Amino acid sequence: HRLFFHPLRKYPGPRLAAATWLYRFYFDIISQGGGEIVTHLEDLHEIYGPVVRIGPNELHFSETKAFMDIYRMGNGFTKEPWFYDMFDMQESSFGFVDVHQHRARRELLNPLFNRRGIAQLQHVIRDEVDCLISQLGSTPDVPVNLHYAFRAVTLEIIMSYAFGKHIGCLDTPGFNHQLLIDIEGALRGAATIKWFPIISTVLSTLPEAITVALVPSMRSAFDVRNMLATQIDEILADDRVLQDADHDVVYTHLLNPTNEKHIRPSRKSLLDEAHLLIQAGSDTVGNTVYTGLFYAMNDPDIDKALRSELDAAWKKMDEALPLQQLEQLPYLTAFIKESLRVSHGVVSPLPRIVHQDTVIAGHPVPAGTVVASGITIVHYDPDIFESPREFHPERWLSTDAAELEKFLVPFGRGSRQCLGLNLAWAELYLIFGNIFRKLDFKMHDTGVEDFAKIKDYFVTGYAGRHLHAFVKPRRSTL
Ligand code: HEM
Repeated sequence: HRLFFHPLRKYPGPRLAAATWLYRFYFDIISQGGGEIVTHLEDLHEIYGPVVRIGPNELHFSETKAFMDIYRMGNGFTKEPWFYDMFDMQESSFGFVDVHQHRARRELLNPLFNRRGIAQLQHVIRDEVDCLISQLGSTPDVPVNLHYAFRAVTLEIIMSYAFGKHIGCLDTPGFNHQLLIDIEGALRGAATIKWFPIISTVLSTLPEAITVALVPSMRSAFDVRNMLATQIDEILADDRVLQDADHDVVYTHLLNPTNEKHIRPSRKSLLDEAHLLIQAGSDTVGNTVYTGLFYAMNDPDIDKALRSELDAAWKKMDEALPLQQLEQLPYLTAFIKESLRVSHGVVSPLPRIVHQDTVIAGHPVPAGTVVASGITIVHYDPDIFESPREFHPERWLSTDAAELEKFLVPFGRGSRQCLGLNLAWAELYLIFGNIFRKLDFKMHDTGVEDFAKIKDYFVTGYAGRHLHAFVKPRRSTL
């Protein structure tokens, strides 16, 4: 039926992919250790053209125009539950499929994450960045694993910003906190849960001690879960604790709806939202910093341009430079945009269900089809970005740069665009600004080949070794 009678039968693609999901499974899990679908899709589009039938009921598109159509505000497409269920956060802003539930949750969360909210709480971000800088500069003779260093700071920022809590990753020598190691493993394993959701169902019914005995790497995840659950229970028992907190946290807004349309979230929904924010807010920003710094270390001109701009604007290194002033720096801003472009944010093509017959970039698509296109498609489009695989902050300073802006889509597009983009931008300004103003890096035992191949772990992964560097405080202040 799938090959000869299905409404997608005329679309090109491997016969096996049209017949069975096992084709997709192979590239998700088996081929080269998994995470290969994004690379494989590039090959498939070379062979079959701009639309490929990648599963019995799914089309993938390789044109930027298609990306813009699929993730357009108001087109009525919804998230595909099978894919999103792997995160097991169905009752969060990210997990809701229902349009009304999703909108209500976004409205509740917006005040904490809009530009005004971020500007007011920038000191919370800065405190964590200060810890990062002093930790990074404290062991000049030992190479630092920067993968963990930047995950540590972004995790602590979201913990502190959204929950008023800390995990302790920035205090762990070498940033080797067990949670960071386990998160990395869990990301690689997330696709397994997508294909075998029964694993997650079974584990969730077992007592914690048995689950940890079976899967020891879940210990740290349980610790965080328990910490979040305890905080939620304390607040639900008596929400006056929120008034005693140093600053607004996510529950200040979730539990005090100002609009009568908004219902108070259940305990399960609060826990889902908390988990989601931690995951969405840490690896993504961490990876952007990691990638940007790698390219700066590889190109002395970029490094010099960043440092001279910062040195001129930031005379006294021991006084903080406010976010608003960092935002005015053109080269730093161009560098952040290029870091976001080249690191992509999320690499998995994000699947949406089409509910009525439609046309995507000129291709008719029947109702019920799952459609997707990757952020990598846009960011690597040579018709938009010249030499797209190369890192050139200058492209964002050219006369036609304004035209490029709408094709910078690391945060996605449309109604499901990232909730945390203002927070992410603020973190990127503060982290990059501080590290280039205050620290010197010398790469150690890492090369271009380590960053050459992208892996699809939903967020971007690299197939090579972690970036290591010797880091020391900068001697020259001007
Ligand atoms: C460079 C940093 C970041 C990048 C590149 C990024 C990227 C994205 C992308 C592409 C999506 C859409 C996912 C989808 O449709 O499945 C998304 C959604 C989301 N992100 Fe981010 N993100 C970043 C940082 C953050 C931060 C710091 C937070 C913390 C608040 C956050 C919270 C969220 C949430 C809650 C959603 C779900 C939005 C919804 O469905 O309405 N993100 N992000």
